[in-house]
Amino acid sequence: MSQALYIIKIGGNVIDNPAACSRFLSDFAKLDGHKILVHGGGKIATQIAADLQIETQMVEGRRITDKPMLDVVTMVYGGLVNKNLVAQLQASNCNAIGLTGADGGIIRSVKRPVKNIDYGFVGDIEAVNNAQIDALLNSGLVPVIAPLTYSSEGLLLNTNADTMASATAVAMSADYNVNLVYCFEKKGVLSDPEDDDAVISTLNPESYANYKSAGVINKGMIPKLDNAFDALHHGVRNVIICHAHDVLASANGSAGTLITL
Ligand SMILES: Nc1ncnc2c1ncn2[C@@H]1O[C@H](COP(=O)(O)OP(=O)(O)O)[C@@H](O)[C@H]1O
Ligand SMILES: CC(=O)N[C@@H](CCC(=O)OP(=O)(O)O)C(=O)O
Repeated sequence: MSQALYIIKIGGNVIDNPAACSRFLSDFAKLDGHKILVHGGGKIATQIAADLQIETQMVEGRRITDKPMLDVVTMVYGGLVNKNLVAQLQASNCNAIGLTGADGGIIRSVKRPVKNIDYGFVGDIEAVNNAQIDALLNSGLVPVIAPLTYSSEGLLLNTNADTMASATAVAMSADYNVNLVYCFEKKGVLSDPEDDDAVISTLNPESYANYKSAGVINKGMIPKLDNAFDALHHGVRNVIICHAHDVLASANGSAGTLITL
């Protein structure tokens, strides 16, 4: 029986809220066993880009990333956000190591080909170096992964954090029983967007399709759920979507929305 591994993804709305973020990090630090944190930070990147008079354009949840925006996201995700998370985890006795996908060659991607839309410096993941990540885990480190990847041409590419988490979970499933947990600012996937307590306890592809066509599940939740189902189809043991405050409860299955096939 393989060992358990928790891959937790934390979104930009939580990172942008210092109290919520520090509560999440102290809970994450308490999670037993092997674990990886994948973080976003889209909201902070948008704010800092605006401060620099750089306009943000999103298409289907993906940021159009020209060169000035690539510089912003590199500084924000790879520097500001990643290193602050690592410092706070270290203070909670969690031996975190901050990495982009380029560090240790852990996540390689290809620059998204231009079809109808030119996304610019955005990466589609090609390979996750699970042996390298495994070596980090086995040396007692907790990888904290920023949403940037590298290409074989030496480009640094902006990459959606939900997809980074799902691709990492799939690759690590070769050696571990992987639990993938998407943490955000709501208690789970909601059946009524106006009611924060209307948490759907279990979501399968059929109920997902129904909620989506009724317009109840929309915006950023669609790519998140597509990544969640993709992970389950490729060997990930468990996928949960829950509030960042419930990360410990989600580990024993008592919070959030369980995604099933
Ligand atoms: N049915 C739903 N239940 C919960 N959230 C939903 C739902 N439909 C759409 N959303 C939206 O999806 C968002 C989460 O996606 P996203 O913004 O990409 O999160 P993150 O930044 O955490 O990755 C929520 O903030 C919410 O506005
Ligand atoms: C290509 C692309 O869209 N990358 C994302 C990476 C950050 C992210 O995913 O952040 P959240 O999890 O906070 O949304 C972006 O720049 O917004």
